[in-house]
This record gives sequence, structure tokens and C-alpha cells, in this order.
Amino acid sequence: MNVTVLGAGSMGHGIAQVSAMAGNEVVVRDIEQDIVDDGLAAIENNLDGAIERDMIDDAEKSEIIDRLTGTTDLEAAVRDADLVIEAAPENMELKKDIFTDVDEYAPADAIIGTNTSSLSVTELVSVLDDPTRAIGIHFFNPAHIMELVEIIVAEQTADQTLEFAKEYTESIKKVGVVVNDFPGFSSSRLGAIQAAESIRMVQEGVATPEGIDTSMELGYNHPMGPLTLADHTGLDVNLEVLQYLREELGERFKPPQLLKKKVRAGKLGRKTGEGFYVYEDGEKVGMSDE
Ligand SMILES: NC(=O)c1ccc[n+]([C@@H]2O[C@H](COP(=O)([O-])OP(=O)(O)OC[C@H]3O[C@@H](n4cnc5c(N)ncnc54)[C@H](O)[C@@H]3O)[C@@H](O)[C@H]2O)c1
Repeated sequence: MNVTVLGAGSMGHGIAQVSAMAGNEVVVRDIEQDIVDDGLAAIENNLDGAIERDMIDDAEKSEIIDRLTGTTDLEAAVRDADLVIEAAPENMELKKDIFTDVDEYAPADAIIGTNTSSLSVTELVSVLDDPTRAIGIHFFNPAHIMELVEIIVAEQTADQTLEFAKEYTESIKKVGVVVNDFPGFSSSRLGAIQAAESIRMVQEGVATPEGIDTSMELGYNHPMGPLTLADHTGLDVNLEVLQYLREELGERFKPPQLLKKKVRAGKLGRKTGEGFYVYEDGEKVGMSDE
């Protein structure tokens, strides 16, 4: 089938990759050609990693690349889509604008998914003429590796849309968990509170980011500590999620001052080279001084 991914950032390129690996024709769309090119280059890099780990061979890599195209033209991107997955920034108004455009240009029977990590899918898709064809398809970072996909059923979602989303999730070899649309779903709500509390602990001088991460890795068997995870997710994404959950669920989701400070300074985590840790070529090389 034809899959269109809107957004070629941290999540969009990974969603495009797994969709192409499952045999779909995939178009990835972003607002600037440079970002589209970076997304496609990141996919190629991931595929080279898959070759090194003997998961695919050179011929399969070429076939996957051949199934992928990039564009900045929204109309062309969605015109023939069977499934559109939106992976643009976590902002309600922006996503609603995107859905309004998708409604205009995509086939009337295309399924429309959103990768939002926390926003109300019910509200997001309310701008569609026919919101019964819309659903949350929430991937985890990095999308080409993490097995979980939360399938978020909005108030309007039709049963056949849910069935479609389950089949798509299975076809890309992920494990789907069906959840009802509620702020933060089943994962981001707990993840956000853990990130916020660990950042408050750094702020209060309880321990260093490395100390807190090591405690959770070795003491609680988490594969990755909360501050490494926050850097990995993107501190801007963490802040947006906390702000939204604070509005919806209350003060316990209040974003820590240190998180706001890092975001204002452009220290967004791994993607900008510094967050709670410092990164070179995507690899952690030390802790941030602040
Ligand atoms: N980063 C994570 O760990 C993570 C995990 C799960 C879900 N999400 C969700 O996925 C979505 C994307 O997050 P991300 O981390 O990939 O962000 P990102 O900032 O890395 O990527 C977003 C991309 O969307 C592009 N964009 C902006 N406006 C657009 C438009 N109108 N059409 C198409 N593209 C547009 C931006 O240029 C950018 O490249 C958010 O809703 C986020 O909450 C993120």
C-alpha cells in the first residue's frame, strides 16, 4: 500500500523506514528539502547498520531505498495515500492545520494516523470531515528499533479503522497495545512524570544526571536512565508533553525550571549535541556543565 509520513524528523524518518521495510511505497514529507534529505540520509544510515548486523543485505537495502521518496509538496505527498501518518511537532494547532490540508488532498478513504505522544486524538482529528477514519498510531524512539506501538482509539474512530491500524502494526513487526484516548495515553503519562521528577532531582542537587540514571538502570533494571531517555526523546518534546499534561491533568506535571532553561538555550538533547549530557556524532561523551 501507499504510506505517507508527514514529518521527516526524529520519529518521521523511522516510521517511514519501517513502513518501507514492510514492502510499502512510502512518501515522506517535510517543510524544507534539507530536512527531507537529512531524514532520508538517516534512514540510509540505519539500513547500513542493519546490514552490519546481518539483518538485511545490500540488495534488500536498495529495494527499501527504491520504495522511499521525499518531498516538500503536501498535495503530491498524500494524493495516492492509503495511510497517512502525521509526525510533525507536538502542537495541537499545527497538527490540526496539517489534518485540514490532508482532508483536502488525500483520498476520502485514506486512513489518517497521528504519532502524537500526548495530545487528545479526539480533538486533533475533529477537524476532519470524516474522523471515523482517524486513529493514533504512537511509535517509540527510535521507531526503527522500538517494538511498541500504542494504538489510540479516539471517540470517533470506527472499528474498521482500528482493525486497519492493528494490521498495519503487525505488518511492520511491532507489538500494538490498544488504549483509549486519554491525555498521555498509557506510556507518556508515566514517562513524563518520571522525566520531570528526575530533572527536579538534578535541580535540587540530589545527584548528577549520571548518578540518577545509574540508580534507575542498576536498581530498577531500566535499560536507559530517565535523563538519558529525556535527552534521547528531545527536551523540547518533553517540555511540550509536560505543558499539555499539566493543563489536562494538573500541577503534578508542572515542568521543572531546569528543563525550560535547557530548552530556551537550545540544549535539546542528543539531536542538538547537548542536553543533560554532551554528544559527539550522536554518542554520549560526558555530562553537561549546567
Ligand atoms: N521524539 C520522541 O521520542 C517521540 C516519541 C514518540 C512520539 N513523538 C511525537 O512524534 C511527533 C514528532 O516528534 P519528533 O521528535 O519527530 O519531532 P522533530 O522535531 O524531530 O520532527 C518534527 C518534524 O516535523 C516537521 N514539520 C513541521 N511542520 C510540518 C508540516 N506542516 N508538515 C510536515 N512536517 C512538518 C519539522 O520540520 C520536523 O522535521 C510529535 O508529535 C512527538 O510528540 C516523539
